Amino acid sequence: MRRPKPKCSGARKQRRLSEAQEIQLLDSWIEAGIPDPGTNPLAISPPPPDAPIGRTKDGSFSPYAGVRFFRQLPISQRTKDGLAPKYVEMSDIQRASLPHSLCGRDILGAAKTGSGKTLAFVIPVIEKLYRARWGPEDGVGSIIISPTKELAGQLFEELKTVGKHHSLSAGLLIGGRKDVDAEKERVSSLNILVCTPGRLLQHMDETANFECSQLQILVLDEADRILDAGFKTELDAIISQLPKRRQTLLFSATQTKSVKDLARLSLKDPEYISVHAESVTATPEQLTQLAIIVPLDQKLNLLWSFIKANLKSKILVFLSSCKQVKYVYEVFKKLRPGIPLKCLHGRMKQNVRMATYLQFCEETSVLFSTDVASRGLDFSAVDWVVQVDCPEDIPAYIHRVGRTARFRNAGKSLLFLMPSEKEMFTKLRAVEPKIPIKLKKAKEPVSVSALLSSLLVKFPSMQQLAQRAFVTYLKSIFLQKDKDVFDVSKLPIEDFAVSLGLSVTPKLRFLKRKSNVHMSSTKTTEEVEASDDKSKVHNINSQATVRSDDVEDDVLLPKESPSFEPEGDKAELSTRILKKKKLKINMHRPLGTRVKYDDDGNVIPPLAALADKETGDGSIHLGTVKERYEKLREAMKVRDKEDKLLHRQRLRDKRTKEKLKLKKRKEEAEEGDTGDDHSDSDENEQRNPKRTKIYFDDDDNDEVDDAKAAKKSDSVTLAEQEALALDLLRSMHS
Ligand SMILES: Nc1ncnc2c1ncn2[C@@H]1O[C@H](COP(=O)(O)OP(=O)(O)OP(=O)(O)O)[C@@H](O)[C@H]1O
Repeated sequence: MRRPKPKCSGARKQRRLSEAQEIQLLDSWIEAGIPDPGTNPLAISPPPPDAPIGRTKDGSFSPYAGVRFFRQLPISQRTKDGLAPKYVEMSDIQRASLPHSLCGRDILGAAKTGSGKTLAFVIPVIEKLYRARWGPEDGVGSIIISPTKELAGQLFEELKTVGKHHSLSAGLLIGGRKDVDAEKERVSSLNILVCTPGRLLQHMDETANFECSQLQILVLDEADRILDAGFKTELDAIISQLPKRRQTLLFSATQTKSVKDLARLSLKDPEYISVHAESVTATPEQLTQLAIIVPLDQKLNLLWSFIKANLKSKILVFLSSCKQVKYVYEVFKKLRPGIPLKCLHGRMKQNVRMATYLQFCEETSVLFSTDVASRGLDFSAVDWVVQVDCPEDIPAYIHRVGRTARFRNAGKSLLFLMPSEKEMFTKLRAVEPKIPIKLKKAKEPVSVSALLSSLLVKFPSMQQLAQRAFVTYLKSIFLQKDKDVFDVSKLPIEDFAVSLGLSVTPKLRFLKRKSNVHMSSTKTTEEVEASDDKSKVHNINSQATVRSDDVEDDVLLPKESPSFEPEGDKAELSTRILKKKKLKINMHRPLGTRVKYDDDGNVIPPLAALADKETGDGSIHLGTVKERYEKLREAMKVRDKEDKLLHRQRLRDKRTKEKLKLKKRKEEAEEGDTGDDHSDSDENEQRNPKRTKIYFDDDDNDEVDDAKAAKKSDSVTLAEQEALALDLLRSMHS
């Protein structure tokens, strides 16, 4: 008698397939199902909820027409198991991009904040390596780069969730972690790296045997951010060490389309998938956006009143520098508003930062943060995003408000604008697609200035915090690029100091030195990153940029520029150091005469030595002092000139050496490029004496160095030596 076959679901059937069978099936399914390049699968939609896969409404064949759920995708059962039960139905960006990315195309994906871009790249990363049967011996198969440590951590968690049934290995490489040595030992055997650019480059520079020549898929999350000037040097150095033949996925809510940027990444016919391009608004529809005009000296009062009025809400507050974050957090904590307060900025230790991020995800509280939290972070259920300091541009605004109203949830945002920043409101209203922001009138806030000033008296350490907050805020305005919006001269500076509780307005030296300021656009764009990794790269790039994510306020200033020395103690300290340095220079550069001793062993001053040489008896003929001084001066000039020439020659030699090195490397790399697949790893190895400083080779920088060196020897040596000689003359007179 025939036994009836047990009924089983499609999923179970698939589970019975061996890995090899499943991969074969997926490959053929993907191959058969590749839509025409350029076809946006959403264009065929919306499919009816029960549409069978492969049939559109009109009955014609289109493999993705009916796909709405993850389970309908040609992805492994292990990934489906990782997605369920949390993720069932795809979001727009997932539905639009996955068919393309799964079949290996390069993607430029743009979709509103909180719309699910993370899964849109995590799934193809896992699937690509799974289908290639990637194992520990294959090394790094995928790199996911994020601009900040917290975001990298978050992506890593998502990767772990979705990939938990796979046997791939993954690692989180971010700066600030102490176990670098342990990391170095493991990193080469990891299959997927989630990292910040600095730490990845640190491994490329320092870790023996670390190489990425087999890389299959590269992802840049917050791609426009990573491609901007702030990360340029790191990214270029990283890209130069990756194989050109790879899949590249770029995702962001504010995507770049710059041909130059894309050329840097060698994208091949990328699909530009912008699912919300047709949308009426650039921000989530469920987001209510308000702006309020508030004078600078009323900002803290208004913020305090706002917090007191919303004690049951989870509030994320953006300030422009970490010193402001510190100050506002510290004083408000002392004033006890009745809701837990937290702060997040790039100067905090990595473990504290991570803990704060996690706590804020869990707890109804107020988080004061710099832009380190503005991109990508998925704090759950934030009720309000309050921007106390105006964002530097529209993308920054979009990312900040995007921390609320995520994935179909509602949220509210409030932007404080000073009267001088009204232009920002006009700009926000003018963009296409629109930002539906409304202007609201502020109620009379409760004043906390008096309380703050008594706090500063009681806690003198706060005084310093307040001063620093004051100075860095004004500097940040001063250094902003958009002068239509940011104008430090229009601000009520004295009132601002009072509002922070300061009894004396700190000096603003940078305003006086305005004329000396060279404000390159890269320096003012954003702050930094990822103090990320205190890797060499940052020193090398001291010229380069001011980035935002992690090192904000210090970054507001070009650190190498003496015209931006901080106020107060630090300024004094640095002046002292400068003086010392000058003296040192002089000590190493004597006056161009041999040191002579008299019979008692005392040093004979140079002029006296000169006189001795001329008269033979050590006596000085006052009538000839001027003449001798002139001679000495001439001698010094000649010596100075020689020094300069020598220094320049040294620089030139150094540059030539660097150039030769680079040329050799390029030639080797080109030779490698023409080789077959098998030579890939060799190619990379050669290309990678890598790890040496390709980024040193910057003619412009060298010129700057030359000029600086020349200037230094002019201004320091000659002038000081003249002064010293005069002093000597005078002392001899007397
Ligand atoms: N298909 C889905 N079903 C249910 N929830 C989802 C889905 N996709 C994503 N989510 C959830 O939506 C939230 C936002 O997702 P994600 O962080 O990927 O957004 P994003 O587009 O990357 O945002 P941002 O632009 O701010 O980086 C997350 O909590 C995520 O778990």
